[in-house]
Amino acid sequence: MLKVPDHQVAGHQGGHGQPGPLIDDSGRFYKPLQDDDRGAIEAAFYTSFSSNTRVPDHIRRFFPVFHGTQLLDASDGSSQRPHLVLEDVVSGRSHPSVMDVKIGSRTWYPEASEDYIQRCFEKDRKSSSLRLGFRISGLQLYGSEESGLWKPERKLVHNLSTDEVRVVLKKFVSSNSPTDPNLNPDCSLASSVYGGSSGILAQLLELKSWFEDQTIYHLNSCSVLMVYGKKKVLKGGSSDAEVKLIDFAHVTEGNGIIDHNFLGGLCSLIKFISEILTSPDECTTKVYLQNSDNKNEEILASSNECTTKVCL
Ligand SMILES: O=P(O)(O)O[C@@H]1[C@@H](OP(=O)(O)O)[C@H](OP(=O)(O)O)[C@H](O)[C@H](OP(=O)(O)O)[C@H]1OP(=O)(O)O
Ligand SMILES: Nc1ncnc2c1ncn2[C@@H]1O[C@H](COP(=O)(O)OP(=O)(O)O)[C@@H](O)[C@H]1O
Repeated sequence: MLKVPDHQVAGHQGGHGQPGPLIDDSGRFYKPLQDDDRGAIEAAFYTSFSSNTRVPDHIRRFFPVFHGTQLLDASDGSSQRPHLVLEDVVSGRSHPSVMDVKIGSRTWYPEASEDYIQRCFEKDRKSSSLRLGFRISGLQLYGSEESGLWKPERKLVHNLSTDEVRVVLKKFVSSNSPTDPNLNPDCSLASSVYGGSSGILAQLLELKSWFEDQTIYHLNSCSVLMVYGKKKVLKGGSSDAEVKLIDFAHVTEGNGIIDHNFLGGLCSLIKFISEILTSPDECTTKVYLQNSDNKNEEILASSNECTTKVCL
C-alpha cells in the first residue's frame, strides 16, 4: 500500500496538481520523475552510479539503494508516471529527526539556462549558500510527548543567518524543547548523534575524503540528508544516525575535475558540526522568525544575550 511520506522535509511536495513522493511499508521511497530533463538526469545518475566500478564500496552506503524505475499512479491521482524506486532512508526509525542540507555555495552550473541560473543565484544569495557553502533546505525534529514534531515552514528556514544556522544544527541534537524561547539548545545528544566513530561527523569526514579525490561526478544542487531516530537516543540507546546524499537532478560529469563546489560546502558543514561537538555551550543569539503579517511567530534560537526579530 503506497502512501505520502510524512517525513519529507524539502523538495517538490505533492498537491496542487503536482505529484509528490510515495513510500510503502517495506522501506521504499518512490520519487516521481520530473517531466523535463531533471527526471532523466537523476535516473541516468542512479543507473550509472549503481554499476560504476570506480566508486569504492564503502562510499555506496552514503547513497540510497536504487531499485530501478516503476510506473505508478501519481500521488495526486493525475496519471501513471515513472518513479525512481529508492531505499527510504528514514524508514524504521521511531520519531525520526531529519534535516536536508543543500551543499555548495552555488546551486547552478554553467550548462544550465540563463533563467535557471538567475533563479538559483537569487536563492543562493538570499540563503546561507553563498556565505557558508550550504543551506538548510528543510527539517523536522521531535520535541517531546507534549510538543510533538517540530517542522518549521520551509520558507522560514530558507534565509537563515549564520547564527541561526548554527542554532538549528544545535537544536537537531538537543533534547529540550525546540520551540521554547527561554531554552538554549542543550546539545545533550550531540556526542551520540554527531560524535563517535560512526556518528554524523565521522560519516561526513569519510565522504569528504572521497570528494578530495573523485572527479567522476559534479553533484550540483545535491543535499546531505541527516537522519536519526530520536526516541532511541533519548532512552539512552545507541544512535542510528545516518548521512545520505540525495537529489541528483542536476548532476554533471566531473571530466577529471574535483567537485570544488561540493567539497567546499561539505568542509564548511563539517566545521559547524565539529564546533558544536567541541564547544556546545557557546552562546547563541535569541531569534524570532516572524511572518510579515506578524502571525505564526516561530522561535528558532535562544540565549540570554539579545533578541532579533526577522520578518519574512
Ligand atoms: O518549485 P519550488 O518553488 O518548490 O522550488 C524548488 C525548490 O524548493 P524551494 O521552494 O526552494 O524549497 C527546491 O529546493 P529544495 O530541494 O527544497 O532545497 C529545488 O531547488 C527545486 O529545483 P530543482 O528541482 O532542484 O531544479 C525547485 O524547483 P523549481 O522551482 O526549479 O521547479
Ligand atoms: N531516499 C529517500 N528516503 C527518504 N526520504 C527522502 C529520500 N529522498 C528524498 N527524500 C525526502 O524528500 C525530500 C526531497 O527530495 P529531493 O530528492 O531533494 O526532491 P526534489 O528533487 O523534489 O528537490 C528530501 O528533503 C527528503 O525529505
